[in-house]
Amino acid sequence: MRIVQRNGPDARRKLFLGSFVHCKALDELEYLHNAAVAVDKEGTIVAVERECDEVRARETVLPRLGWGEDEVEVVKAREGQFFFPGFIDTHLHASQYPNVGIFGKSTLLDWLNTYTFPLEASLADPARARQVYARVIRKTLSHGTTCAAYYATIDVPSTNLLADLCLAAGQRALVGRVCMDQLSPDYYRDATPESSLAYTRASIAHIRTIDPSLSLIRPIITPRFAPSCSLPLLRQLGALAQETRLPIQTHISENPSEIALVQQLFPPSATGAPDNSYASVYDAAGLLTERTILAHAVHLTDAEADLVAARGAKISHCPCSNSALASGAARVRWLLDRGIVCGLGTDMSGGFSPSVLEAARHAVLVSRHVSFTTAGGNSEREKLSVEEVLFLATRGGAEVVGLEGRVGKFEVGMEWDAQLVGLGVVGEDGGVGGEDEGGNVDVFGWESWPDRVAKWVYNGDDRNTKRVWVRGRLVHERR
Ligand SMILES: O=c1[nH]c(=O)c2nc[nH]c2[nH]1
Ligand SMILES: [Zn+2]
Repeated sequence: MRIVQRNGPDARRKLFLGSFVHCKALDELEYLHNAAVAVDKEGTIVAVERECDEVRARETVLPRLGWGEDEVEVVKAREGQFFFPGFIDTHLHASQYPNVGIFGKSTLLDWLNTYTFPLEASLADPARARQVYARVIRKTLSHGTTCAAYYATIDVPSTNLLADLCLAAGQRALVGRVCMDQLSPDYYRDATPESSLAYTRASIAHIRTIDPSLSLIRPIITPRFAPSCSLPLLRQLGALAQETRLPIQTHISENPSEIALVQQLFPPSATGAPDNSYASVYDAAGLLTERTILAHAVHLTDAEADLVAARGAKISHCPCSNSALASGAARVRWLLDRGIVCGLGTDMSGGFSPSVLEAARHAVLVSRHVSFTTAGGNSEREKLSVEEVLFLATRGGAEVVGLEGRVGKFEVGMEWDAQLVGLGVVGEDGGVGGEDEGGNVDVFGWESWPDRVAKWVYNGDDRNTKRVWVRGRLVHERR
């Protein structure tokens, strides 16, 4: 695996040829075969042509675009390969990456104290932060994650470094300095709400310096979760979000003990909210907005879900994390039915895998568990399909991070954030050769395209992610 460092403009126009698969609607994939997609120097899709091989593309598409033959780099998907939109990881902790898979039998609150806070605090060491952040970016890119909503730590220099490294690697990212000024260890918390705010502003200012248009990297206001933030801090962060119009990310309703803590810490007499529900606490602080990403939402009440829907806040479903930390099974269909926009999050290292594909398959499985407990058992309606979880991983995620209309599907005007997926094509002798070797997904040639995609979702991994582009730039190539 190698990372291709691409920070400056990519001088080449590109013509992608072969099979393209993307989500047309929540439960519908569209398959374009023998198609051509032209991408300009800015990384924007300028043509999508069906039934168009290279000869035809050169004869018709290039002249129409006014592109000379030599100015174009041609990228072809081979047999068994297809282009798919890049994955959007709507919730992960870059700083927790070294702990993936390490959680023992803990649940949220003891997991934070035992495993998480010590690791996050240790990233104040710049060398360690560089090592961890460089790795997590490479790793997620190698799994096809073209955009990630990252939590860093409370430390400003290393949070800024994470933003620098994302920019250098060409990964789209929302980067948040974590705010927490109470109920956290002395060695790892903000001294006061004011200092938390000042440090957050410093990190926002840094990101505005390195990417003034915020087109690749965006700051995101990050109250860790209600229990670790005082009411003044929550309110000041709400005011900051209103002032800057920046996105917000936090956790909500992940674990029963956490919810009880919120109810105890934030009575309506203090918050001014109509009740002490988790969602009302955020709402009273001005943190429930159209630009808010709420991770988990496992145990929301009907009234809370209605409030989330009314405010237009979005939800990051993190099934691997919810299973690993025994938090519960989020009712995704129930959220979608209320019109709440949902995406997928790996939530490393509550989640044990850097792969959004892994999160997608666990989203299917968790939804089947939800179906056992709904409507007397085995409710068909609760089950999410392969098509639906791929929608959450791409277009749903795009909406969660505020990039709908820019990424997530292959249409003229969208940006080319994409991955080339390759499955193992089994030869007559039972062998799988060349570039396809090493993968876990074998295709025999008689499978329908929906079946091929299902095989990828259930058995695929980074060995199937052959190349990855963000805004038209190659950012990962598997060797
Ligand atoms: O999954 C989670 N990961 C975290 O780091 C965290 N902090 C508060 N609540 C959390 N939930
Ligand atoms: Zn989390």
